[in-house]
Order: sequence, then C-alpha cells, then structure tokens
Amino acid sequence: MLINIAEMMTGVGSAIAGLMVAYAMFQNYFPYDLRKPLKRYSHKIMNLFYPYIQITFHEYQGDRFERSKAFAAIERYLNANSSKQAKYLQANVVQDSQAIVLTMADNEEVIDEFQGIKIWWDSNHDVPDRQSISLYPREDASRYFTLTFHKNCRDKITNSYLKHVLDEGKAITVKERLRKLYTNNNSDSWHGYKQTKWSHVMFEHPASFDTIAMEPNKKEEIIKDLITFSEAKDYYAKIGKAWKRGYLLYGPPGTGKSTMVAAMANLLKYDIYDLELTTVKDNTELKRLLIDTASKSIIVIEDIDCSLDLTGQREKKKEKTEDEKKEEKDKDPVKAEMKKMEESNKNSQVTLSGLLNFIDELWSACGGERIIVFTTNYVEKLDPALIRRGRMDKHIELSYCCFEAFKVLAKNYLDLESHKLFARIDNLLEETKMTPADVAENLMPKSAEEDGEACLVRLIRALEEAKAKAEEEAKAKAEEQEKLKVEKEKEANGKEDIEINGVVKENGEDSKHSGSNTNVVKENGDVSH
Ligand SMILES: Nc1ncnc2c1ncn2[C@@H]1O[C@H](COP(=O)(O)OP(=O)(O)OP(=O)(O)O)[C@@H](O)[C@H]1O
Ligand SMILES: [Mg+2]
Repeated sequence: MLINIAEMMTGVGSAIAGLMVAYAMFQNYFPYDLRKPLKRYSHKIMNLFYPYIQITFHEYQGDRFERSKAFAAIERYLNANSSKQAKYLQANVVQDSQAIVLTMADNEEVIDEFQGIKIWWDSNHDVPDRQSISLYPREDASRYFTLTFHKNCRDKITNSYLKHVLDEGKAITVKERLRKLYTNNNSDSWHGYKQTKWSHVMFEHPASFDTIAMEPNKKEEIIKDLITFSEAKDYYAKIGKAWKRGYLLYGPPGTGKSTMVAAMANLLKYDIYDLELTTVKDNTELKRLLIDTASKSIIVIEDIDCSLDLTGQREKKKEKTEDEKKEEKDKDPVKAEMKKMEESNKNSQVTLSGLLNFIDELWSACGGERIIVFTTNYVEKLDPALIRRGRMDKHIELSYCCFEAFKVLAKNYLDLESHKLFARIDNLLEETKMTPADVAENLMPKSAEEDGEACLVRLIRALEEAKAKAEEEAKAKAEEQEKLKVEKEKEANGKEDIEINGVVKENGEDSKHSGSNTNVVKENGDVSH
C-alpha cells in the first residue's frame, strides 16, 4: 500500500523535480537578490508534495583527489543488481581488481529492495564547467549516485540499509581484488622520492587446501579455525582482544609449510607480507615495516630459526683461520661479492626482544584482521617466549606423508581415487618416512606416455629404496651405539680397577699411588705390601 501511494506521489514529485531542474538551469537569469528566497521556497513546496528523501554520493568529495570509498563500495554493490536491470552499462577496469566492473551508465536507474522497502538508485555525473581551467582530469568525470527512498523509512535506510550496502560492496571488492605478495626492501632504498619499504608482485600461487596433502580431519580443523577467525570481528571486539592470530607451522623440509601459507592466503583472500628478517637492520626498522602493512594480510617469517640468533646473544666476530684467508685470496670476485652481501645480511641487529615487541605491537597497535605465521624445521630451537599461546595461538605440525595425504596427492596428480597398488603403498608409508614433496615428485608423470600405474610403481620403488636405506642407517647407528656402549663399559671397568687398586696406569708402566700406603701393583691386580 505504502509503495503504491509512494509510486503515485512519484509522478507529482517528478513534476516538481522538473521545475527544480528548470530553476537550476535558469537561475542565472534571475536577479541575484531573488535567487536565495526563490530557492528556499521552491524547496519548501517540494517537501510538501515530495515525500522522498535523496542522498547523494559523489565519486570525489570536496578537494580530495582520492576516490570516495563509499562511492566505490556502492558501485560494486550496484554492479550486482545493475547488470540485471539497467539497459546501458559502463565497463570499467578498476585498479587492483581482477574483474571488469560493470556500472550503470548515466541517467540509468536501479531499484533495490531491503526489508520490504523500495529504494531507487540513479547514476549521474556533474557537467564540468568548461570555462574554468582545471588541472585535474577527475573533474571531467565527477560522477555521483543518488539514493531515493520514502521519508517514513529514513531510520531503517540510514541505520541499516546503508551499512548493508557498504559492507556488501566492500566484500565484493575484497573478493575481486588482485592480491599481492610483498617482500621487505633493504632499508637503503627506503629514502628519497619513493619511500617504499615493501616491494610487491601479484600473488598468483595456485595452492589451495584442496591440493594440500594431509589428514582430512586436521585439514578441516585448520580451515575452520581460519574461517572462524576471519568472521570474528565482532567477537574479538566483544572480548576486548585485537583481531589477530598467530600460526606456527613446523615440520621437516618439504612437508608443505610454505604451500600452506599460500593456501591460507587464497582461502581468506589476504595479501602476503614475506618478512625477511636478515635484511632488517634493527628493531626500529622492524617496527617501521610493521606500521607499513595493511589489514587483511598474512605476515610470514619463514625459517624463523635460521633468520636470527634468537637466544638474544649476537654472534661474535670470529677470527679468520689460515684456510679461510687462503680461500679468500683464490675466490672469484662475483662469489666474493655475494658472500659479502650475505655477511652484511647476517649483521642484522634485530633481537629476540625486538621480535617479541614486534608481535605484541602487531597484536595491539595496528588495525585488525592480520595473521602472522612463523615456519620452522626445528621447533625445539625456538625460544618458548616466541611461540607461547597468545603470540603463536595455533601450532600446526606438518609431517611425513601418511596414506590419507597420499590419496589427496594421487587424486590431484593422477586423478586416481583407488588402485590395486594403493594397499602396498599404504604399508610402505607406514614403514618408512617420505615427505609429501618427494611423494608428489614421484607421482608426477615424466612423459606423455606414462600412465598412473607407472607413476605408482615408481613411487613404490622409491619407497622401497627409502625403506632399505633407512634400515641400513638404523643398523649402522645401532652398531655405532653398541661400540660406544662397549667402550664406555671398558672405561668404567678400568676406573673401577683404579678405585679398587688405587693405581693409575700410564704408558704401560705401573706408577705408585701417592699416599701413606704405598702399594705396588702387579699386572694381574695383586697387591703386595
Ligand atoms: N602437504 C603437501 N601437500 C601438497 N603438496 C606438498 C605438500 N608438501 C609439499 N608439497 C609439494 O612440495 C613442494 C615443496 O613444499 P613446501 O615448499 O611447501 O615445503 P616446506 O615445508 O615449506 O619446505 P621447507 O621447510 O624446505 O621450506 C611444493 O611445491 C608442494 O607442491
Ligand atoms: Mg618453506
């Protein structure tokens, strides 16, 4: 009913709006003194007959050269509706977006509905004043959207609908944006005209949780954890905690730690900041880098155990040995330069406490929605303070390939969900350790002729070899240990003799034990006084 009346009123309103437009066009022909009262009264008349409210959203506001964020979000929101309703669309390529954005062309209208309320959106643009000279090209394309709704619905529109439009629009923007992989620059390049602390390339890693080989339950748990985090803005606000989460990924080389970081970024549509600690000179630089990161991102420190001396004590400068000096003389200049660079990288003054502060500040000072990930091969080497819960909230172990993980790889690499050779592989994987990287390499067809079975056979061979090698190594180790044990026992027996006899044997000669009881020791251990 309300909508019908509203639509009837639209006719009257449109007529008055027409008059308003005519007034706007010819206002310059009215005497100046008359313009103001005329405008005021025309607005009053308009309000009497026109029960609608209009809100305008300009692409650029005031003197700001930055595109309005609200306009951009509305554009994306309307994109979803306008492409179905409007007849004339404009295609734009928006910066940092992988999709072409379709928006309604000028003077097109889109009708939206929200909780039973009808809402009209119009697209227009300001005609530029050609007489004025503008330095800014944007003035030629200053567009705006007009939102029209019945005044009875004012509260619902201004409180709920606008928030809904902006949230949806932003979500679409995030979904479609091109994601970036940032790496930190050496601080020497931070100064000057372009102060860039981070360089970036487009992030296009294809890894996803579907392609990661690991136990399905564990994988599900990680995915759930990540999604819960990304949707928990209000929850974090409620419990008074910064909206951040730390993950520690640990395990042997080639078990998928770096791949998982890429999969995390792809799942959440976050950017990645790959922080190379060895190029960061000191704690202050570390802080500056942190401030320069954006939200919706993962900050990764790979191989954290190798990045720094995390005991807090800096490496002492070693004296060069003669061999090193000789090597230095002989080596070629390119290698020498590389070594010099490596060494200068090792001179990072970042300390453990600096890193702890970095994480804590990340947790408290910077805007929300950030994840920090450490990866390491040696979790036991890390300082417990660095990885305690609260800093690294979730510890994920990535380990050798199990049968469940193998099945994911077989499906991805060979499109095989079952095969008669699977049972043999299952047994072998239980008996020997092989990383998913090695299993994957064996499963990859090496020529067009190679079929799935040939790849499985190659994997079986590799597993059998690995098993035989492991058994040999275990045998050698056991023998070594046995030898050591025997030596220790011999040593202990020798000591016992000494204690009993009170004699130290040197160079095959018996020497007397010092003391008041001078004993002579014979080789068979007999003692004569
Ligand atoms: N769990 C896995 N699932 C799928 N592929 C994997 C997995 N683990 C390793 N791979 C494959 O092996 C390659 C190496 O893996 P990745 O670089 O992620 O290992 P990593 O654990 O980061 O090793 P490092 O400790 O040496 O950095 C990747 O290209 C990936 O394709
Ligand atoms: Mg890695």
